[in-house]
Amino acid sequence: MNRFYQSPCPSQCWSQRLRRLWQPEYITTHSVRDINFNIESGECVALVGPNGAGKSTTIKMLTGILAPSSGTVTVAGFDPQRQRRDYVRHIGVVFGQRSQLWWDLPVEDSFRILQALFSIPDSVYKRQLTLFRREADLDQFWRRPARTLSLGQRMLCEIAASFLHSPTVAFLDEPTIGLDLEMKARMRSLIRQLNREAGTTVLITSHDVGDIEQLSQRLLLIDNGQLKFDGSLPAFHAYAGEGNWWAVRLSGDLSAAQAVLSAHNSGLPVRVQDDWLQVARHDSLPFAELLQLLAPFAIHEIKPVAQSLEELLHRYYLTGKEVQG
Ligand SMILES: Nc1ncnc2c1ncn2[C@@H]1O[C@H](COP(=O)(O)OP(=O)(O)OP(=O)(O)O)[C@@H](O)[C@H]1O
Repeated sequence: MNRFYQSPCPSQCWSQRLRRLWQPEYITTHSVRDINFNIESGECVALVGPNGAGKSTTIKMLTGILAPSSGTVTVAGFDPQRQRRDYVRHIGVVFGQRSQLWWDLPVEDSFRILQALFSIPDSVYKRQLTLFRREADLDQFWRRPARTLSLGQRMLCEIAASFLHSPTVAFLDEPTIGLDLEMKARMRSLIRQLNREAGTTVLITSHDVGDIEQLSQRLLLIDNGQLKFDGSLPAFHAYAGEGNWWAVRLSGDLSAAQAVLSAHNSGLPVRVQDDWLQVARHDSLPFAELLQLLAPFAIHEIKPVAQSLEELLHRYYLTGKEVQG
C-alpha cells in the first residue's frame, strides 16, 4: 500500500506566486511507500520506526481512517475504508492521546454506552469485565468520572474499553506513553493476557523498547515510509547487530592494549566504552589468543556483552543501516 500527500510548491518570488494562482504546481510527499505485509491471526506484532517514519499513517490505513493512495488493505476479511461500519465491530483501537471514554461520566456508564453502541452480548461483556477486573484492577475506578482519573488509570480504562467487544484485531498506538513503571507493567500484562487468552491479534506501535521486547514476537521496522525489516526479534538482532563483544577491564595501559588488538590480523572492530576495552567476538580471534594478547596489560575482568534492542534501534535510526528480513 501507498499513501502520499500533495502540497503546493513553495514559491520563491512574487512572479512565481502570481503564475501559480492559475497554474498551480504541487510536490508529492510519500508517507508510506510500497509497504506490504501479512499478519497471522493471534500474532502480536510491533510496528517501529523513527519519528515521521509512517507508522501512524499505516495504522490509520489499517483502521480505515485513511484510504491508501494506491494498493489494497484487508483486515480480518474487511476492506477497512469501504466496509467501515461493519469493520469497526471487529477491531479495537487505542491512540495514546485520544480518549473514547465520556469525560464527565463514571467509567461504568461509558462501558455501558459502548456495550449498547457495539451491541455487545451480556455474556461477552461480563467475560471481558472479569478479565479487566483481574488484570487491571478496574473496580478502583469503576464509579469515578474519567476526568478524575490519572493518566495511567485512564489508559488502563482505555485499553479495557477498546477490548470490551472482544475484537479480532487491536491497534495500539503508544499505549504506554507517559505511564510510570508500575502502570506500564500492568498495561503490558493486560495486553499480553488479551492477546494470549482471548486470541486477539495485536499491532502495537511504540517508542518504548520494553513494550516491544515484552509484548511482541515480531518486528516491522518502517523508515522513510518503507518497510525495512520484517522478522522476529532474534532475527533483528542477528541482522542489525554488530554481533557480540568481549569487554575487558585492564590495569595496564588501555590505549596500548587497544593498539595491540587493532593491529591483530583478524581486523575485528575494537572500541573503548566506559573504561572497558571491547573487541568483537569472532572465531578469527579465539578466546585463548585474546587472553595471550592482553596478558601484558594485566586483565582484571573479562565478560561477554551483547547489544540491547534499544542500542540496535538507536544505531539504525542514526545510520539508517539497511537490514533484511
Ligand atoms: N496530512 C498530511 N499532509 C502532509 N504530510 C503528512 C500528513 N500526515 C502525515 N504526513 C507526513 O507523513 C510522514 C509520516 O507521518 P506519520 O505520522 O505516519 O509518522 P510516524 O511514524 O507515526 O511518526 P511519530 O513516531 O512521530 O508519530 C511524516 O513525514 C509526516 O509529516
